[in-house]
Amino acid sequence: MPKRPDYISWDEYFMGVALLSAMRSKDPSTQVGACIVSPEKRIVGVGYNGFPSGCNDDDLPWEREGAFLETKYPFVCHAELNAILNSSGNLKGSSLYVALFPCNECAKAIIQAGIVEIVYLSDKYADTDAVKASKRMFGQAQVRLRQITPSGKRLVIELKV
Ligand SMILES: Nc1ccn([C@H]2C[C@H](O)[C@@H](COP(=O)(O)O)O2)c(=O)n1
Ligand SMILES: [Zn+2]
Repeated sequence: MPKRPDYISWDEYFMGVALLSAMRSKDPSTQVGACIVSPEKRIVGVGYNGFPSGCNDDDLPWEREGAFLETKYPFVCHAELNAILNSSGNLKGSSLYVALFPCNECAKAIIQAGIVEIVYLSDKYADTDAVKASKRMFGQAQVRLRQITPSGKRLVIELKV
């Protein structure tokens, strides 16, 4: 019997894991997931945006606007940082799949961890200083940037066999 022809590609698989991880996020406006992949194509870390462990999801604010301390921004841990912190072992030479282009704070951690490639879907915050700084650092550190064109393909997961 020939092999099944309609299996998903590596990019679809790893971005799919990143998008599935994003579904764990409690952020009401933007859910981001990240998946770190070793040079041997093993998943070595996953994460999504959320408040740090032990911090109450219901006590901290999810607002986007208002006084800084009344918004989510000082408290939320980004998907990329969580994926690095959740990872097991050495990330040198690995690739990071993430739905949304990394900010400058995550870029520092990504570079220091030895990640050499960012594969992303959206760059919707490209005009922000955070993303401009991030791209400047990635350029200097020779981190490869690869945007996947959304194919619109639907990866359906049914919780049954
Ligand atoms: N690369 C990124 C960018 C953003 N996030 C997180 C941080 C927030 O929880 C949310 C963005 O919220 P918005 O300003 O769009 O309401 O996404 C991340 O994890 N990774
Ligand atoms: Zn970030």
